[in-house]
Amino acid sequence: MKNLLSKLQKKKSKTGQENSTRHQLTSNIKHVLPYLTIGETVIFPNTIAPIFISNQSDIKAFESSMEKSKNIVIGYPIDKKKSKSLNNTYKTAVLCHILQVLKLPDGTVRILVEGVNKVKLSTITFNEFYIAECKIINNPIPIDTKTKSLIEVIKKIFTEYSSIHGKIPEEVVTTIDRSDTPDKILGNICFVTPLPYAVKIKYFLENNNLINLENIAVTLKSEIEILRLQQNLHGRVKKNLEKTQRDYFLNEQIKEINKELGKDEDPSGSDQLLKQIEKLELNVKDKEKLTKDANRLNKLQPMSPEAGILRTYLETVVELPWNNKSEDLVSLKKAKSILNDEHYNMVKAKDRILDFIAVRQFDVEKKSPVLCLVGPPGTGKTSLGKSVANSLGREFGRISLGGVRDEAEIRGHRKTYIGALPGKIIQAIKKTGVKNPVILLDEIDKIAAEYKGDPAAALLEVLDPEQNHTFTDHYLEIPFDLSDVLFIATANSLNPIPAPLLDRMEVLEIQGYTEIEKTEIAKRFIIPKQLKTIGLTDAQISFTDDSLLKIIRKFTRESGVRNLNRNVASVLRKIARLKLEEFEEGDEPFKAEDIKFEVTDENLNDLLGDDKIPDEDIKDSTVPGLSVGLAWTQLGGTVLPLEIVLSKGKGRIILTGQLGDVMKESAQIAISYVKSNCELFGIDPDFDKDVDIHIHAPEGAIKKDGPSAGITMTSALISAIKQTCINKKTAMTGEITLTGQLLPIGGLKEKVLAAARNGSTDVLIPLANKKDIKDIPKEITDKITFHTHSRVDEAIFSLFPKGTFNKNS
Ligand SMILES: Nc1ncnc2c1ncn2[C@@H]1O[C@H](COP(=O)(O)OP(=O)(O)OP(=O)(O)O)[C@@H](O)[C@H]1O
Repeated sequence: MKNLLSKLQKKKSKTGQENSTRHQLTSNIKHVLPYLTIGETVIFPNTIAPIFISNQSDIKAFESSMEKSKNIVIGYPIDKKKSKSLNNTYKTAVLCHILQVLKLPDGTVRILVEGVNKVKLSTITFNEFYIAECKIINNPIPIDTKTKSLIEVIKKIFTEYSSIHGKIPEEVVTTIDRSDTPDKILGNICFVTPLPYAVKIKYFLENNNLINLENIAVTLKSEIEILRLQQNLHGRVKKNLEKTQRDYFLNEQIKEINKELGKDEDPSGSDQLLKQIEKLELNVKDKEKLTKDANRLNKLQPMSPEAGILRTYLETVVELPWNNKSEDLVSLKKAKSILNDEHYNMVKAKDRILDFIAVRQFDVEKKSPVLCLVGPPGTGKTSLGKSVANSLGREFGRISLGGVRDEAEIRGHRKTYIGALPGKIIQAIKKTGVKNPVILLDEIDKIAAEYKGDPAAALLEVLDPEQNHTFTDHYLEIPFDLSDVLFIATANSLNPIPAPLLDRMEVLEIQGYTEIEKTEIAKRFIIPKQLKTIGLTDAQISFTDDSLLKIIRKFTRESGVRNLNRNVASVLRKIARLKLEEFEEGDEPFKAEDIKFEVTDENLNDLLGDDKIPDEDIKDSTVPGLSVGLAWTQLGGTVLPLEIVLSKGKGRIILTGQLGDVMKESAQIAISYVKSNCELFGIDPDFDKDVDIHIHAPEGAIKKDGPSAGITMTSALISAIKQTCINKKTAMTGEITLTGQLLPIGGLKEKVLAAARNGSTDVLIPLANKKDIKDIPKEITDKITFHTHSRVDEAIFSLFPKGTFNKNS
């Protein structure tokens, strides 16, 4: 049809003059012509289009036209379903000339018409067929350059449209390309594009060519976009459909083959998973999601990587204890006896834990804070956490947070990653098999933030009672309720813990042990445990108190009992080996019961080798410029000797030995304090002229910081200036101010324990810390003389030998 059209268009353009005169009608007079309406095609003047008529009255109208001028008026209904009355017809119609007629066998007539002019309808009457009275609308608008260029633009857009469309015949493209009037271009485009009738009519009724051309350009552009979108979608749908179909058929085939071979009928495992999902007590939405995933798994090829990922995911999800809870033991008495059985002393800590357990029992909303056990290594924080689980009758899980840098380690990786896993929290819960375990977040102070996200931020959600009932692990994709989990954190120091995280925790300090406490822990817990691991009893190997004290003093230097534990284990291994070595071939079979050994302070070196710690850590021999401070580090309390030398120089202050910023400030304060009190201490005010002051803290590998070294710096500086020694058995701690006050410090017990370990006999502390002495075990305070001062000058006078400061001393 469109082929014929273009031929006719060509023919017409050759004989245009003759034809136009043939059916030219005069304007301004009324014409009475046969009339019919069409409802889909809109014929513009100067365009050719076929119409089909089957209605008897329309056929009569056509026959009447053929008998006369071959002219016919074609009108456009406002509502296609209603009558052809004037009211239901647009007043502008088109006068057409009939070019060709073809009667089809079914009685339908196909007429090829050419639009001649737009006409204004005035009446429509009916007598066997419709007759219209109309006037020619004569508005020959001149074609200006703007219109011409718009026509060119539209032609280009149409070429693009036809190339994307792909099915528009070449002849039509050529016809449009040859269209040189707005009517022709509009008419032809409306004829070949699937524009709605309402849009075509809008163009037909609009007499302003420029508006019409601009609108058709926009319409064509949007048609192009629609086509592109359709093609894109079509491509994707096709691809998807092909893959799904292929997978489905392959899956079905595999099932068939397996059936014949008598193998598993559920190769993807989806049926089994569906049954398991059905049993989970989840909310409807989450269950639907899992069911959908299991159904998808069923359609995938069982051996495909995608199926592998999905199966592992679903298996992980169904194995989680969504509603599996253990019963809590509610007896506080029992809890107390379990805590006492498993840990020596720790009275304060156990007491706080029992309070905490009691409060949890009444805490229906589960909003009690998380417990954070803080203290030096090896003081039993981890094992105390385990005891809390035992005393509550709950399962226990431990997550080591040391070195965790990536948020995904807490919250999991999205399952699409290769080798993706849930985060540590969900893994720990899965391991315990219940949703209300005690989970120990070990070394919470060792997490580190990195570019991959801040694990502390993820932990905030885990520990927040307001949020943790909908904790979403990236791998799981559905929320898991953590509100029943009892979290306990451990840390060596509170400083590195981000403030918002610390805010969610209740801090419980676990302190270092005295030698006597360590000996007791060794006798009651460490030795029996270690003996058990090698299958012996205390009837076979025993330790004298002196041997244990020797291990503590000469082989360990720690606040906790970790190294003590290690050394006891080494002793036992050594004894077992020595006994086996005594055994010779041919002897009676070796029996463990035959071992009899007592570890004493005399034979200890045979088993453990030479002492690791020299006899007296702090030697009696003293030098000017040396002062023994006490510091609190992550490893507990420690002695911190400080050395100061003055040498010829340019007044520089040199600090070495990994001193932190606060320590550096303490050094500045000490120098300023001494300078401003020269007279008081009998020091030359120009003592720092032409000299460099070098301050050094030995054991440079350990980072030291904090303000409590103020008094140590000051005393070492005065000692260096005055070339007078300070008693090395006196250890000291205290922050100083420029005006000479001695301010209180923290961690006194740990510091004094360290001083005692190192053989100090005297400890100088700020007066404000006097009240803390009562927390230090008596066996330590009995051995140490405390000197308390509120002012730096008093402290300095007490540290140096009489006569050092002349009249002031
Ligand atoms: N008071 C105590 N009574 C009995 N055993 C103890 C006591 N304190 C520590 N231990 C034992 O010492 C060993 C080390 O303790 P644990 O691992 O719990 O230390 P920690 O404080 O968690 O150390 P870290 O800070 O390095 O994690 C354990 O075997 C523990 O049972």
